[in-house]
This record gives sequence, structure tokens and C-alpha cells, in this order.
Amino acid sequence: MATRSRKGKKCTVIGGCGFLGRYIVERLLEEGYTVSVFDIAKTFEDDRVKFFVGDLCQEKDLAPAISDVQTVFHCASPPPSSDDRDLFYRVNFVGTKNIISACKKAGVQKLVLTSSASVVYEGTDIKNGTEDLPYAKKPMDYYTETKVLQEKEVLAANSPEENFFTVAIRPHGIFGPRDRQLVPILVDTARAGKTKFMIGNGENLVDFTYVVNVAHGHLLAAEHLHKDSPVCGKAFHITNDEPIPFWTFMSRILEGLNYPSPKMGLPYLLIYYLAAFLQLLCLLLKPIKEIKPTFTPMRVALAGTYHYYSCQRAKQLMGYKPVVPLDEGIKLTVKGYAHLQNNN
Ligand SMILES: NC(=O)C1=CN([C@@H]2O[C@H](COP(=O)(O)OP(=O)(O)OC[C@H]3O[C@@H](n4cnc5c(N)ncnc54)[C@H](O)[C@@H]3O)[C@@H](O)[C@H]2O)C=CC1
Ligand SMILES: CC(C)CCC[C@@H](C)[C@H]1CC[C@H]2C3=C(CC[C@]12C)[C@@]1(C)CCC(=O)[C@@H](C)[C@@H]1CC3
Repeated sequence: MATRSRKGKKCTVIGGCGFLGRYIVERLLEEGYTVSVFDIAKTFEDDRVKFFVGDLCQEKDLAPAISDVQTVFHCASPPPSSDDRDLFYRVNFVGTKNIISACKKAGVQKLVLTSSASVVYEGTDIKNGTEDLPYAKKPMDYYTETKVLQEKEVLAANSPEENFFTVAIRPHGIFGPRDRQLVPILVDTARAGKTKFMIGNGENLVDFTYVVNVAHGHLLAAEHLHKDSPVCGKAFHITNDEPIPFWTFMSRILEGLNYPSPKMGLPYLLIYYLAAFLQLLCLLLKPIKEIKPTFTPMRVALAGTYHYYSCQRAKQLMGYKPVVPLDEGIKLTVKGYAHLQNNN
């Protein structure tokens, strides 16, 4: 009993030095877990955490980091802006299979994957989408393509007979202090004068999820992951449960940081096909010069379509509810990015 209870509170966060991963680490520490972090880059110090630096594409690197732990959280991924098909495939697909294999060899009982709500998104409206929607047949980018492969692999690995239980958490539009993708890219776009117009009519509702709520959903999933639990082998949307017009959210952040917010809309399809043409042009010019367009077809689609999801399943099976309301999350985020304030 002592062994099980001692192992029961030991866990490893793969990708724990990332934006979401560090919030999961902080939440686990608050709850009294013994926490290890495995990451390819160490980005913070904490005497309470045991760090293992390695590459999850090398299964041998993983073994020391997951020895004698009950639960592994896997939230590692290359950033969506990498746009490197091989990298995404190696890390998100092959790397995830390494994690499953290493977990089974080490006797890990629980694997909580950070998947993505984008695994069902093909660039068209999704309104209050449930987890039963089919996987995207035509993912819009390599990132999404490999997140689909990753989630399928993890959920298929759920094996009660081997005492190995898995679950996938599908967040959408995670935001908060220390985020590396959303606010920094939005500010760069504003500083480049590219936020004078919004894409579409500004009415499309989208889920943005405050990062503490996503971490909370991961811990709830781990706590409900055990033999005969209805949570095993399933995917769960974790959102703020407060869909908001995309450009209203963007404007809240921009105005909070003293940047002008867009007032006029441009036709969505016009911008989408322009972005697709630009992407093709950049592909043709790549041998000569690598250009990373701000407005990729995926970002334009995210900015111009409805895509929000039901988290009813998480509420019913895990007792999930957001701990930080959207408005408070936005205020905390703006405060956390004072260093990116517009001082002109
Ligand atoms: N940021 C968002 O809006 C959303 C993110 N997600 C998912 O959440 C997870 C975390 O995302 P973020 O925290 O935003 O990303 P992030 O880029 O801040 O963190 C990812 C972490 O994974 C690590 N990593 C990457 N490749 C690795 C490798 N080969 N070996 C070991 N570690 C490696 C990185 O060093 C980094 O610390 C990802 O799986 C992402 O797909 C899902 C939905 C929305
Ligand atoms: C002005 C620009 C058109 C928008 C600037 C902000 C964007 C960089 C973000 C707005 C929505 C964000 C988003 C993601 C990344 C950053 C944005 C495009 C994801 C693609 C990150 C990974 C995921 O899994 C998706 C669910 C996210 C969807 C929203």
C-alpha cells in the first residue's frame, strides 16, 4: 500500500518547460505531487522539480525520467509555426509512440496527452462541436495532421488488461502570461501595422481558454483515470465555456496593450484565397529565400470562422468547470504582457 501511495503521487511532465507544461507543473506541485520534468530545453529553475533534459524522439532518453512514476503528462510539441512536416511527424507521431512504449516498459499506469481541438477542424464552421465529430480528413497544416495521428495512437493504447490507462485533452486557443504564440505574434502583427482590418465580419465565435483552466483539466483527467473509469480511452474538450467573437478577444488584448484594434472587416474568402496564393508563392520561393507569412490559410480560417466546442463531456465525467473566467483571464494576460505595451 505504501509503495502504491508513494508512486501514486509521482508524475512526469513531458514538455514541462513549455507554456502549458509549466502551468501543469505548478498546479501539480500545489496539489502535493512529486514532479519530474522531461524536456529538450530547460527554461526555468525550481528546487522542487527534478529535471531531465532529452529528446522524446529518442526512447532511451525517456526511461530515466519516467522510472517509478504513476502518471505521465505529455504536452510536448513543436510550435505550430514551425511548419516543418518532418519535425512534426518525428516529435508528435514517432515521439509519442516512444512515450507509450517507454511508459509500458516502466510500468507507468496513466498517460494524459495534450491533444488539440483542431484535430476535427478543416477550416469550416464548428459550433458547439462535440468530441464525436470525425477527425479532420483534410487537416489544414502539418501540425494538425500529426496531432490527429498522435491522439489516435494514445487513445488506442488504453489497455486495462495491462493496467495502462490513457486520455486525451483537447484545449483550444490557450492564452495567458508566458504564452509564446498567441500574444507575442499578435503584438508583432500589430507593430507591423497589419491589424488595421479584421478578417470577416467579426461575429465568428471562437473558444479561447485561459491556461490555468487547461492545467486544471489535465489534473482532473489524471485523477479520474483508473480501472473501469468512463474517462479511459476518451478525448475531452477543455475550454473556458465562454466562446467569444475572435476579433473581440483580439481587440481586448490589443487595446489592453495600447495598440489600435481593427474597426473594419475584409471579406473572409478574399483574404483566405490571398493567403493560400501567398503560401504557394512562399513555397516556390523557398529555395531562394524563406519567407514566413503572418496570414497563413490556417490563421485566416481561425480568424474568420466559427469554431467553439462543447465541454459537456468533461463536466459530466470529470466534474470540470473553468476555475478562471474569461474576462479575468484576459485581464491577467494583459497585465502579464506589460513589457509588450505600445509606448508610442
Ligand atoms: N497553445 C495553444 O493554443 C494550444 C496548444 N495545444 C497543445 O498543447 C501542448 C503545449 O503547447 P504549448 O505549451 O503552447 O507549447 P510550447 O511550445 O510552449 O511547449 C512545448 C514544449 O515541448 C518541448 N518539446 C518540443 N519538442 C520536444 C522534444 N523532441 N523532446 C522533448 N521536449 C520537446 C519544448 O521544448 C517545449 O518546452 C502542445 O502539445 C500543443 O499541441 C493544444 C491546443 C492549443
Ligand atoms: C492577427 C492574426 C490573424 C492572429 C494573431 C494571433 C494568432 C497567432 C493566434 C490566434 C488563434 C491562435 C490559435 C493557435 C496559435 C496562435 C493563433 C493562431 C493554435 C493554432 C495553436 C495550436 C492549436 O492546437 C490550435 C487549437 C490553436 C488555435 C488558435
